[in-house]
Amino acid sequence: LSPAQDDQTLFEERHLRYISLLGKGNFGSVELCRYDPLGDNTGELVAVKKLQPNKQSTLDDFQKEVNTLSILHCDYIVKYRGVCYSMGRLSMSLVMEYLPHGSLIGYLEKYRHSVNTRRMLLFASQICKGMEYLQTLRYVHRDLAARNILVASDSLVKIADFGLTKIIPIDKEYYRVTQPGESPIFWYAPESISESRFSHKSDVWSFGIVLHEIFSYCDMNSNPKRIGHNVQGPSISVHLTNILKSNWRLLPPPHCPPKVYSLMKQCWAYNFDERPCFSSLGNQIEVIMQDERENPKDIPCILN
Ligand SMILES: CCS(=O)(=O)N1CC(CC#N)(n2cc(-c3nc(Nc4ccc(C(=O)OC(C)(C)C)cc4)nc4[nH]ccc34)cn2)C1
Repeated sequence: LSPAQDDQTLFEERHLRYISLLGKGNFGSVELCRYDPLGDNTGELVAVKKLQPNKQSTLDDFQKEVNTLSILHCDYIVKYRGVCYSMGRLSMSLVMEYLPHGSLIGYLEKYRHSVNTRRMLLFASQICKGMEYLQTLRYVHRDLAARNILVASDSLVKIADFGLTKIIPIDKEYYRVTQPGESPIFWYAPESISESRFSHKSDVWSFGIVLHEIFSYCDMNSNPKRIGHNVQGPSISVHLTNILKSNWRLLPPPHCPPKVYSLMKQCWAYNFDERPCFSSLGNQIEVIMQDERENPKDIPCILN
């Protein structure tokens, strides 16, 4: 094989066989494809993110997303495989490893009876480690949510979708977004809602929401997290920041261990400098996991 084919970061469109749609968003979609240069179905399955053909800005943003993912090397972040140019380099697709179990939302809904507290804490600690790694590179994810966590196996989850990820400038502690698009305000820290200010500490706030999603098995009825379609209407965001300021917070999910709820509350400190960092969160999760190992509190659910 020629060196280019060896490290396989360039995928030829003619060998990329479409199988099914895996996910869809405002600007892009992710398809399951088989990269089958030999044409005998022995090729590997890959996840291919394509842009909806529209305004130029998304192409620039997409190029940044590809560049971001291509330099991230962490067990808890979805792997970059390469790019596929088509229409004579006019359009480009992002090729990533295919994770068979899909998003954490679907997984927790589907396997709620076999995912216990220890497994949830393992997933939380992996997300924490992935975020710690991102922070060492000065990246803020800005869209940390269970819908953007993918399940690689029954004991491994990975952070995905770096479409909103930004690098914090070297001389600052935060990133200010100029044109907030459609924002998932229920995952946003107060300062992100009211000042479009994003930092590692606003990612910590979102991590607290993800913890809540995990321990509610992503069951939307327990504390509805979606208002409309995450549209950031001025009234909704003003209302949300006001109730957050008066200390309203999501209630503990049913059967959520008190120590885990206390972690969530730490992540939801109104003042960002009072929130823990990801390494402290990781340590606290390890301690709770150890405690769960020594005296498990789960009542083994009777499989009906
Ligand atoms: C932002 C708009 S977006 O459109 O760009 N987009 C949505 C996004 C959200 C995030 N993250 N997304 C990523 C993937 C994805 N899925 C997978 N595997 C699977 C495997 C199975 C299933 C599935 O449904 O199985 C059932 C059980 C039959 C229902 C779904 C996905 N492997 C991947 N590797 C890299 C990405 C990626 C899907 N959606 C990113």
